[in-house]
Amino acid sequence: MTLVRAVAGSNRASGTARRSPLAWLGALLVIYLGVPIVAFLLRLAGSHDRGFGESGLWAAARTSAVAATVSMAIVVVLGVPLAHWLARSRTPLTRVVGVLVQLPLALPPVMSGIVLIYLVGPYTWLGSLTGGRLTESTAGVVIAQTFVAAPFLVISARSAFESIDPALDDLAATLGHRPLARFWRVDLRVAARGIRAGALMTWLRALGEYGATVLLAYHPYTLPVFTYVQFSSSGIPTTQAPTALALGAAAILLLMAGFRLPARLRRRPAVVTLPPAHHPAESQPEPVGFTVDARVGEFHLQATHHADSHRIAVLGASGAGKSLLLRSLAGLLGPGVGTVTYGDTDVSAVPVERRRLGYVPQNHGLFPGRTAWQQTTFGIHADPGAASWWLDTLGIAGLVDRRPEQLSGGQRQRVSLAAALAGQPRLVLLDEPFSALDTPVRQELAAELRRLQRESGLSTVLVTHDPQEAALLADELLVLADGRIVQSGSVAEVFGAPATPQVARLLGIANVLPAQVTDGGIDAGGVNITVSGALPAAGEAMWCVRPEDVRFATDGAYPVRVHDIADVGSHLAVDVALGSLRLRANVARASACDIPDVGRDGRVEIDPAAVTVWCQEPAVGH
Ligand SMILES: Nc1ncnc2c1ncn2[C@@H]1O[C@H](COP(=O)(O)OP(=O)(O)OP(=O)(O)O)[C@@H](O)[C@H]1O
Repeated sequence: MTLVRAVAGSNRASGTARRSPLAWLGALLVIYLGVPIVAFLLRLAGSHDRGFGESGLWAAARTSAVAATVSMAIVVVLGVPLAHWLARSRTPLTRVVGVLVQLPLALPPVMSGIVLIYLVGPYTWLGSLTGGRLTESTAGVVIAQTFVAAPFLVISARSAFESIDPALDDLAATLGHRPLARFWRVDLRVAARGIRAGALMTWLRALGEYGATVLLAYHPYTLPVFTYVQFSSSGIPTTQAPTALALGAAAILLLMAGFRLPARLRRRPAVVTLPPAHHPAESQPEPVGFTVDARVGEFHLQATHHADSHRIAVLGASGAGKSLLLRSLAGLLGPGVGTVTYGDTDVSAVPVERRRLGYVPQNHGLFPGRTAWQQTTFGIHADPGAASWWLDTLGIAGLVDRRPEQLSGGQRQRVSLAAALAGQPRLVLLDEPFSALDTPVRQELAAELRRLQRESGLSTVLVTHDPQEAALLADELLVLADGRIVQSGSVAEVFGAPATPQVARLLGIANVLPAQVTDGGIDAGGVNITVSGALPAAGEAMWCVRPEDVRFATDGAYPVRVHDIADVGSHLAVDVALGSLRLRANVARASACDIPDVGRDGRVEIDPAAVTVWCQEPAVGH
C-alpha cells in the first residue's frame, strides 16, 4: 500500500514537473541546442564523401589536441594558485587582477589575436628574441589558445576556493599545517571538483579556438582553421569530417567527466585497524594571559586577563565576542591583536601552526572527504596511540572509516574533539564543544575532560553558554559582554556575587527584577524586602535572589500568591506573585506540602543575606 502511494506520489511529481512552464522553457533550449547537432549527424550518416580522406585533416586534429592539452596544463599550473589568491585576498589589487583575468572572455577572439600580436608578433621584442618562431608555429597556437581559454579555469577554480569554509584553513593551521601544506592538503582537495570542471572547459575552449589562432598562428592548421579552409575552398561536404572529430572529442570528454564507476568497482578506502591505544601524556598546566585589542568589521574586542588557573571558561550572550576571543588566543586573528602568553611563554609573535594547540571550532569543523581516523590523525603532532585512546574514550572507535557526511552531529563533534586532543596540545581551545550532544553523553564527556584536566594537567579555555558546564570545567570564569570582560574571578566568586544583573542572568539566576532602593531595604513591586548587604544610593535599582533561597513558611515575612507549580524532576518550580512582580521559588520535593495550591495566598521567607542589589544596569560603553 505504501509502495503504491509512493509510486503514485512520484508519478504525480513527474506529472507536475511536465506541466511546469519552467520545464517547458528548459526543454525549448534543449531542442534549440540539440536540433542542429542531430541534423548534422543525420547528414553525416547519409553522406558518401565525408572528407575523412582529405590531406591535412589528421595533422590538424593532432595539432589541435596537442596544443589544447599543453594550454590546459599551463593554465592549470599557473591558474590554480592565481585563483586561490583571488579567492582569499580582498584588496583593491585583487579586484583589478580579477577583472583583468576575465577580460579575454569578454574580448572577441579575433581581437585577442590582435592584442597578442603586439606582444609576440615577429616585430615585437619577444618575437625578434625568438626569431619570429612564436607565431606561425604550434607555440603560436598554444599562446592563442591559452589566452582565450585561461579565464574558464580561473573563474571555476576561484569560485571553488571561495566556497571552502575559511574555518577549515584555521583548523588546519591549529593542527600545525603551514600555508603551503594547507593549500595542498585542504584547499586543493576540497576544490578539486571545481578545478577539474574548469580544466575541462579550458581544454574544450582551447580545442575550439579559431579567431585568435587564425591571426596569430594560421599555420600549422588547427581543426577549426582547417575546417574554415575546407569550407572556403571545397564547400560544406568536406567540413563534415573535422566537425565530426571535434564533436566526438568533446562528447567523449564530457561523458567521461560525468561518468562514475559503479559502486562495486570503486576503490574502497582501506579498513583502518586502530593501533594500540595509550593514555595521553601528562602536560604542563599553562594558564593563559592576554591583552587583546581587535577589530573585526564593526565589532571591537578589548579584553585583558591573566589567569591563575589552567582551566578557564568564557561565558557570554550570543555575539558577545567569545569565539573572537578564542580565535585571538589561538593566533587566528594575526599577530597584531595584542599580547598572548601560554604559561610563561609569550606566543604573540608565534604563528598559529607552531603554537601546539588543540582547537575545537564552534561548528565542529571536519575536513570533507576524510574519514574519522584521517581527521583524528591529520595534525602534524598527532600521536596514533593517543588518537586511538581518544576515539575509544569518546565512544567512536567503531566509526573510524566514516566520512563527515556519514556521521551524526554529535559523532562529528566527538571526532573534532579527538582530532584536537590527539596531538598532545599544550593548550586546548574549545568553542562550545558539547553543544550537539545529548545530555548523558554531554555529562559523560564533560566528566572525562574534567578528569583529564585534573590528572594530566590539560589546559583548557572553554567557551560555553552553559553556566553548569563552566562551573564543572573551569576554576576561573570570564564573563564577556559586547566585546568587554564585565566580570572575572574564581567560579565561586562570580557565582557568589554576580557583578551586574546581566551577569546574573548569564549565570542562569532566574529572579533578576527591578526595585526601588529605600531606607535599609528595597521596594520590590510594592513589597519591602530586607537586605543585609550593601545598598546602592536611593533610586532605581535591580535585585536578585536565587530561586532556591525563596522558602515557603507560614510565618514568612512576605505575602505571595501561587500562580503555577511545575514538577521539573529534581524539584518543584513554583511561580508566585510578589506584589506586582513574578518570583520563582525552587522547592525540594520533600517540602512540597509547604506550598499552597495554585491560586491561593501564602508566605515566603527570603534570607536578607541572599539578596543582591545593583544600581540601575550599567551600559557597556566602548
Ligand atoms: N568576520 C567577521 N566580520 C565581521 N563581524 C564579525 C566577524 N566575525 C564575527 N563578527 C561579529 O563579531 C561579534 C562577535 O562574534 P563572536 O562569533 O565572537 O560571538 P560569540 O560570542 O561567539 O557568539 P555565539 O555565542 O552566538 O557564537 C558578532 O557581533 C559578530 O557579528
